[in-house]
Amino acid sequence: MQAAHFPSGFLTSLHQAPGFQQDTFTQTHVNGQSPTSIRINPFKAIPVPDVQPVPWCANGYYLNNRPSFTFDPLFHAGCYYVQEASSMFIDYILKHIRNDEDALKILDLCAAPGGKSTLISSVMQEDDLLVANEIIKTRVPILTDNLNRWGRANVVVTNNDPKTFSALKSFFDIIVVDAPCSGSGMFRKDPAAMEEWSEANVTLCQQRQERILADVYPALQEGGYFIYSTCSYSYEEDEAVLDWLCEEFDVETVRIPVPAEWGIVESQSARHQAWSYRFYPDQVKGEGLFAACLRKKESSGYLSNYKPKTQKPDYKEIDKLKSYVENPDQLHFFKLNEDWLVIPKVHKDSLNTLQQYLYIKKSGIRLGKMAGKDLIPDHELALSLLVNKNMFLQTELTYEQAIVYLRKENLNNLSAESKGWSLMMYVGQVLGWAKLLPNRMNNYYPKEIRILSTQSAKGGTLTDSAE
Ligand SMILES: C[S@@+](CC[C@H](N)C(=O)[O-])C[C@H]1O[C@@H](n2cnc3c(N)ncnc32)[C@H](O)[C@@H]1O
Repeated sequence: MQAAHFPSGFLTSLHQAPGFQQDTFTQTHVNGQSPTSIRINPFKAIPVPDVQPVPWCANGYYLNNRPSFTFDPLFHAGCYYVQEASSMFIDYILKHIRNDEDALKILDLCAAPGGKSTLISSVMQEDDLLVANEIIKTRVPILTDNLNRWGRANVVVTNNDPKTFSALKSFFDIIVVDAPCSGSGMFRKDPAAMEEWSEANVTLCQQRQERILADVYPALQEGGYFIYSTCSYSYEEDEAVLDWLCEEFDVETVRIPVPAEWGIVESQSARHQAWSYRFYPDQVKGEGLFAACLRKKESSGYLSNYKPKTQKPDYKEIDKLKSYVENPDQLHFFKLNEDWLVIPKVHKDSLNTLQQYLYIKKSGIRLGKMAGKDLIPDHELALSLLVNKNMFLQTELTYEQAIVYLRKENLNNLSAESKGWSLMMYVGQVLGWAKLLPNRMNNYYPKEIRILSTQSAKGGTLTDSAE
């Protein structure tokens, strides 16, 4: 690829971008390769690969090659997420601003497919709550699937326009806005993205970013933090948006100290000297990213204490359900149509509030339906961190059997000694459910997420390919 393949006006427009070095930047788009990186789920322990760590993220690693993730059962079990390394910087910001004593309500406003949400979910304490929102309905299932795989119960997924959040006055302590942008930071990884770029689109993106921030601003509480990021190098979508925020609202900049050897460019906006962090692919081992953190100084008022009437719970059913989960006394059990769900008790009131305003697509963990005395378990329960494995059969699969299971095909040669609901596992990690019957098994892996690729499985897991 030659420099001339950049969209017209692109390089010139970056001359005002802090830290931009045209020669090396162009060179890396001609010769450079995008590194492959993953982030491990700290709650689903798998051996840490013996590879280079991502310096700004505790669970991030660069792989030496790119394995076929589709054919790695550990990927489907939610043991890791494939994420571009620069994006993992949000981990570093969160650790800098977090005070371990306070329980936090965190909103990830532009969340699909779930890279930042699974990252936030990794650093959350038990009494924190994450609301992961995605405006585009068709992108919600991928977000929900990724968070189901990650397994934590203190997560709610919503499908709302940012302006809906303005009603939730001062509800959140941290709001992450990973804004839709003109996407130049992905040019090296995805050269086709260059075709979409134009100066006019940068302006449109900037207007949309400002609108999103203004819409959600009332939902941030006084003293709370905005984390704003884009994968655009354009000053208009980055530092200029920070200056606009400083002018329109009562916010202050937060400086995050970063070691010089990481290669991150620390920048300040022209008018209000707001601090921010720029990642250029010729200077860091990752793709383009812009990130900043701002603190809100004023209050937007408070939510009323209105509490909706809730249905009287069916205590008999709840007693039966308690045996299927770990630490049941810390959980609030509730029903949606026929399905039973749980969320940590500390979030019961928050969930009631969210339900008044938002269109909720996932709340906590869906356990399943009761059929007589027994539970028909949901896939969410299998992948969650709170499933009581001792209540179910457990079937350990070979690599080949795991792939057949993940394709939702039947494993005819399984010699099951007992019958009933079984957790289907690979190297001790849960993949989903099957019902074992005397002569066969019923595969309950959700068809929407089964492996569709017709290629033959290329054996190996993350740990093999990292070596
Ligand atoms: C950069 S992507 C988010 C990536 C995600 N945070 C992650 O780490 O996986 C931006 C998201 O914003 C959503 N989006 C598009 N237009 C939007 C709008 N007007 N308001 C809010 N979100 C929007 C897109 O659907 C997309 O999912």
